[in-house]
Amino acid sequence: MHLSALHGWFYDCDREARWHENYPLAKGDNQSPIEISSKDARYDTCLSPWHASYDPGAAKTILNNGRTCRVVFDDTFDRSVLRGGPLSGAYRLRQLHLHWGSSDDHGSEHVVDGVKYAAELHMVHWNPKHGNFAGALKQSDGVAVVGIFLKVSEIDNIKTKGKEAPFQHFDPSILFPKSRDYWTYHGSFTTPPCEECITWILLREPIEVSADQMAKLRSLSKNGENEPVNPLVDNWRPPQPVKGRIVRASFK
Ligand SMILES: CCc1c(F)c(F)c(S(N)(=O)=O)c(F)c1F
Ligand SMILES: [Zn+2]
Repeated sequence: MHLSALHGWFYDCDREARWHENYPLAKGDNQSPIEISSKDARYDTCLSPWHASYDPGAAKTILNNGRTCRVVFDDTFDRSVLRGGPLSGAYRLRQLHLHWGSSDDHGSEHVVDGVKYAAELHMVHWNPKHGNFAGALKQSDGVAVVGIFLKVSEIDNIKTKGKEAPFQHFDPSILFPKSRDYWTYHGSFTTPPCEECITWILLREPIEVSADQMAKLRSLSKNGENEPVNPLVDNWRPPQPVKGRIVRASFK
């Protein structure tokens, strides 16, 4: 059976360029990620600060799904929510996951003034006014993803060393950088089916992770147990055409 018939999709080499063959939305006008040019971003004084109120008890499990490392949260009620910023209403935290490279000089999906970070953390929230996550995917205001860039520091950053903590009592807001400054634009999932339902909130200030934390991410495998080792690296989509979209900045 031809791979594409399994509706599988892959990141490596030109395969991202073929996603549209099974996922037509991948060629839409509001795709993510994009290149952020800070000089072209428009400072919008109407943008308010965003606020996350997360319940650490909502964290459930951490999973390697062969494409990323994902932590899922209980989103059956307004237990861990994001509000403010470009959003109207409270969006429920559903999951967080990461994208990273095979070396520290690349791995993020969004690129800022030509800079690729070692990794990019996505905190995925959905708008409960659309009933459930599947319904929210079909709405342009259905999903809000907070993107946080990861850069490798020389020193061990104690804050993120806690990533080893049991995820049952894990408050993802410890991952937020000091500054709340952000860029925001309307885009899509960066993986198939690439629905254009996302209000992106990209934090300007990266957080620091240690080299051995990056090594832990790179030690994950795409393959299942007892299968040939296939390192889980380079699970990022390259920047897509901006197509006239405006990126707004919450800062001057
Ligand atoms: C459907 C599950 C899912 C993803 F697979 C995904 F890659 C992203 S992303 N990289 O745009 O943040 C999501 F937001 C998301 F909800
Ligand atoms: Zn993502």
